[in-house]
Amino acid sequence: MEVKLPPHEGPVLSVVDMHAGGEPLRVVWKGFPPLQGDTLLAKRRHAQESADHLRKVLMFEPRGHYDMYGALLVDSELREADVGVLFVHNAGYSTMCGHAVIALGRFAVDYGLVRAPASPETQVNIHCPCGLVKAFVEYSEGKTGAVRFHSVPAFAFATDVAVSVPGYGVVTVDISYGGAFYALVSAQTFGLDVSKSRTRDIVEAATAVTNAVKSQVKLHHPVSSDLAFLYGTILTDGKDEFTEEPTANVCVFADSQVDRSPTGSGVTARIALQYHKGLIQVNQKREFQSGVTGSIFTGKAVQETKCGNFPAVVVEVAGQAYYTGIASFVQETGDSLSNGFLLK
Ligand SMILES: O=C(O)[C@H]1NCC[C@@H]1O
Repeated sequence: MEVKLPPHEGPVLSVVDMHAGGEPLRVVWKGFPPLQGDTLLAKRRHAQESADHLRKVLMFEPRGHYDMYGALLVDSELREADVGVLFVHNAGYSTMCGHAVIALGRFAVDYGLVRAPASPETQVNIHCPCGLVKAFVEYSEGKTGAVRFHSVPAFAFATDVAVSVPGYGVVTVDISYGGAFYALVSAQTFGLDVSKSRTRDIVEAATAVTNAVKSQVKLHHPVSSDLAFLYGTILTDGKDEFTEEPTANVCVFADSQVDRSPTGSGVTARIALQYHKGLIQVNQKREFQSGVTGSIFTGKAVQETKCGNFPAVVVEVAGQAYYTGIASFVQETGDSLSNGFLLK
């Protein structure tokens, strides 16, 4: 039997599906209408204003689900970029996504977005909304493997910030930037364990913290106001002091969305915070474990730098992504659920 496109109206959205550390990534490589804007951040604004229905078609049920994640490949204005990307999730458009960079590094080499791949590693420059991220993709005998990346300058924004969290009282959090802003707090504060507690309890506490920080703390970023928002809250096991043992966390981002991976941008933010507190040194590699799947990314600070007036670090994160399939998504006339819906 020959598989042909079913009856449909409008664009055919072609995707390659992957995952890194259990977190899905739907790479949208064809069919998305061109986005206008001279810069990637302008294209991100255009997507928010004019193409948001297609984000929902791709992320929501019946084609996706509440915790789906995607990457829209777009042109970059940076000469050194091999690929530009916008990240999409259940509530909108993120500024950084480490698990996606780990997957996109492989994708870019496997699908010919970089010329002449080199062994043992091929560098892929990925322009993310937060800036240029350099991925280094293992490549040997025509096969891609693990990926490490150097993210944009990461910094501790504020430590020991007291916020009033309805249902939980006054909670002290740290706020750190790893391409996106996160509030970080030990799960113990809520009587929870990131590896053993029910996910819904972790989501409830983390979401309450996110809402409290959003309403009580003003964030700013030296490069662009487009980057100055709280993306989520990471509950940790509290093991911030360097040891050879992994430290576990769960990241709850966007609209109560749960990252299955250890969160690449969260690892970046955690290391920047640990470095700021003198708990980890440059080149001390640490393992970070997802509390929900047990998957591991590694991270280390590789260089001191600055972001505006903030003392910052360049962080290297490493992990492995895998392919899970390909698909062409369409919308059929008469389908009242075709634009997407979500179940919590
Ligand atoms: O790995 C990361 O950085 C991302 N995973 C989903 C939420 C974050 O964007």
